[in-house]
Amino acid sequence: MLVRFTKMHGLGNDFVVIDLVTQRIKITPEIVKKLGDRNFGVGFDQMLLVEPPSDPDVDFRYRIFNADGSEVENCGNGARCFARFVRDKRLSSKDEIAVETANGKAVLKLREQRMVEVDMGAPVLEPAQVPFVAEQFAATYPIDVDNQTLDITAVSMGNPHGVLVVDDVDNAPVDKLGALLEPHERFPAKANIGFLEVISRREAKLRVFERGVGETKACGTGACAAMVAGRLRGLLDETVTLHLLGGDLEISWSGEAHDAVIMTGPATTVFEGQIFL
Ligand SMILES: N[C@@H](CCC[C@H](N)C(=O)O)C(=O)O
Repeated sequence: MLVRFTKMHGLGNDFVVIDLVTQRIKITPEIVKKLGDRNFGVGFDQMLLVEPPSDPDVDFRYRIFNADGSEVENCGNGARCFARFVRDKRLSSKDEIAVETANGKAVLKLREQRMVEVDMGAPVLEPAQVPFVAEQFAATYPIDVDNQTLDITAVSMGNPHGVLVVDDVDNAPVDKLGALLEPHERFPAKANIGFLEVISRREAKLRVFERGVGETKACGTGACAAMVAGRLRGLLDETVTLHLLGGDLEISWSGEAHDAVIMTGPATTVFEGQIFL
């Protein structure tokens, strides 16, 4: 069967987006892995599926798979591309698009100059819900890795994140520590690992080793998790520009546990394709 797809990216975090509203096909983890291969397939960090909603109060169901075939709860850069995709394909004419994810509902707002704002929901800090192995909540937890003890913040933005604060992110051992911490026993569902360098109270740099992918050019949920970690540690103000390898995101969070983290950034279409499945 010939399947239409769109290649998109959010700051270089790249996606294959498939419209399952007008195309009737079943996407399995094996298909995701095959298409995700950068040598033998199309190549992407995540595949995003646009599906009809099961809940009448939302516009679409938004499903996400990592390139290794695992289905995940949330993807921030993908959410912005999802909004752009459904508008460009005329699947919706709304400026505010409500979606359901494996993690709950989210509203995606199309802004001027092709920017998209996403209410990413409130961070989850209770260790058991991240999930992270710890007796009780703390802003940072000591964690043993690579013969050293580091301070990590554990936070869920729908998906699990660990955030380390480093002095020099350009030279941080992202691949080595990321590969050791992603499957660490204290993260029972594995985790995305962020490396945050604070430049000032309103500006920081971030690299993320993503669960199921490896280091990516940008991670939207990782940026929100890093903001939460920076605020919990008293290092950042309420609105911050985060410089990721692929470009900048603006992230806001009041610091109140029940308030949502707001992410604003671009969404870019690269090309349209068709492939036999
Ligand atoms: N790139 C994403 C996150 C995708 C999912 C992540 N790798 C996970 O396994 O949780 C983003 O922009 O948030």
